[in-house]
Amino acid sequence: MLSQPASKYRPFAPIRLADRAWPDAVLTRAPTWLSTDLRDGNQALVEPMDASRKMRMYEMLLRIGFKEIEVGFPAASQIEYDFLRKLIDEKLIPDDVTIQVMTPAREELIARTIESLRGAPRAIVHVYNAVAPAWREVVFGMTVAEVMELVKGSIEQVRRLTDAEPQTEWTLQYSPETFSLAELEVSALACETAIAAWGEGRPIILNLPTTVENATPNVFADQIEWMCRRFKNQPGVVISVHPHNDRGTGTAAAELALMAGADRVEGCLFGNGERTGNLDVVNVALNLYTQGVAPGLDFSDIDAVRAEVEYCNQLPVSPRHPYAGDLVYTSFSGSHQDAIKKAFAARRESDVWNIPYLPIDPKDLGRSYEAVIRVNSQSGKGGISYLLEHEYGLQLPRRLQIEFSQIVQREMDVGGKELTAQDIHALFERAYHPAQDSLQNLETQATGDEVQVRAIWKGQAVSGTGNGPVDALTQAFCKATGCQVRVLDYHEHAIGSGADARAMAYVELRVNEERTLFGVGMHHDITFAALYALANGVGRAALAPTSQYEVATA
Ligand SMILES: CC(=O)SCCNC(=O)CCNC(=O)[C@H](O)C(C)(C)COP(=O)(O)OP(=O)(O)OC[C@H]1O[C@@H](n2cnc3c(N)ncnc32)[C@H](O)[C@@H]1OP(=O)(O)O
Ligand SMILES: CC(C)C(=O)C(=O)O
Repeated sequence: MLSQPASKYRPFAPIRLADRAWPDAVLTRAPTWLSTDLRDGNQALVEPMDASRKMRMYEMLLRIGFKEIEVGFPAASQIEYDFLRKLIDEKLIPDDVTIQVMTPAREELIARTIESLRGAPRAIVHVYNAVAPAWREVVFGMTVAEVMELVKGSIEQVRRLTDAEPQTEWTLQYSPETFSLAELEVSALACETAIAAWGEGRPIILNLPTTVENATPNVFADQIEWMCRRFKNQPGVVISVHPHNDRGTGTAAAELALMAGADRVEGCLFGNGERTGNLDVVNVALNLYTQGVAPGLDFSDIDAVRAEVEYCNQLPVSPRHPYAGDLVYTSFSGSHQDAIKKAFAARRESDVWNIPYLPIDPKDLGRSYEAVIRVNSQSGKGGISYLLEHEYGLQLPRRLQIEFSQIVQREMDVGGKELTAQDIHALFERAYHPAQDSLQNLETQATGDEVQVRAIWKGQAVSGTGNGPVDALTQAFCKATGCQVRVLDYHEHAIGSGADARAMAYVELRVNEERTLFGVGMHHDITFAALYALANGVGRAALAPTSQYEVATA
């Protein structure tokens, strides 16, 4: 790389737009969407779609709800031409959908394109030619006046040919290609030339691309506001934008352009397209959705859409891709997990969505909460206990969460890998043996204010009396082990329901006033669950005083 890049690269000149209004605009409705997956997306594929992939993509675009679809470049190849003919001949275009096709401003290609549309109920003919200086000079070798002649001649030809097919409802789309790199006055002149050649007042879409994204998105917004001031109120004119993503700001460019007055957005699903891709329509649509604006496109099964796009394009969608990637609703890090867990616990169904780190409810897109929290060495107690609660119904009390997370952390330090909910549950069972039958011949008997407990524990008869069963068994253990055992805290909850319902009990014990640890018990009977929890806790303390599973507290 150069130490002085200014010797090779020039910054884009800002637009001197007085009183720009777009920074204060708020988006309150969805634009008209045009999918160019079958054209701009397709032309950028290593292997362009065959007829069957094209049809699958087309059918999916209809299911999503696109009302305008650029179905191809019929003069480019027989596959493209035949696909278009199939849609028309087999009447596969719904009444509320308009197809669009593209052609360069070249006579023979325009003729072939209009011919390919014969019999279509409605169609948008999309003519483009580059207008920026480098293209004028290097690609076409034309002056501005010659470029305008090209526009005029091409659009007049389109008009002549389409006038001869009155059974079709025609709209012209004119794209001054390379708009964002061109002088605004030249782009405007090209658009005025196109409008005049097509006929003032007839339906025309002025489609303004960042063919190659070259500046910060605010510059594009200025360019769009400038064009809107000039053209938006003219009869028949729709202002459309077609952002690419070379600087990684295609979404921002589209959103700011909408704020600046654009009515329509062209793009591809998940941002497929030339180089770094076209604007990702899913991204813009779902950004609107998270602001409470209905996008008019249905992504309620986003994984199915992604799978179909990956099949048709033969390209993967990144695990980090906004809204659709495998990992985008997943938190590994402890503080994120903690916040998500607390917010889910506090949330009522009717609440406005306000879950930290989750800008959208994954369920709205057909994703489950299962993958929201995953545990690795960056995780903490919040994530671990979230998984145990969501997958196994275990509601660990806070201090047990702390104790158990250290056990998990040690396991992670050894393995260094992610632990699934299943792994964590297995570890919990190994550490606490909640279902262990640690007391045999257990009997409790209440006399007046007192309860007596008798049992066989580790082959030895134990018995004690107290003000309740837990207190009585605690006394029994003190006698049997010679240790001092105190119950500091006790929690219980049910898991499951009906005949399968079981009680979970968690007791926090203080042993010999020097160690604190938990015991966990599970039983159909709530009292037995509590007594098992106590026995399991004492067992952990007595059997494995230096065990890795025991946590000494000061
Ligand atoms: C930004 C965009 O996405 S624009 C869309 C681009 N998409 C595609 O190109 C996909 C389909 N394209 C094709 O199949 C072919 O390129 C065709 C059929 C259109 C043309 O093929 P060819 O005639 O072999 O020409 P080629 O591909 O080399 O195109 C370059 C020629 O077209 C001219 N040209 C390029 N764009 C345009 C345009 N918009 N209007 C008029 N002429 C154009 C070039 O100046 C060049 O002309 P020259 O040969 O006289 O120097
Ligand atoms: C709108 C057309 C010409 C296009 O694909 C582009 O400029 O990127």
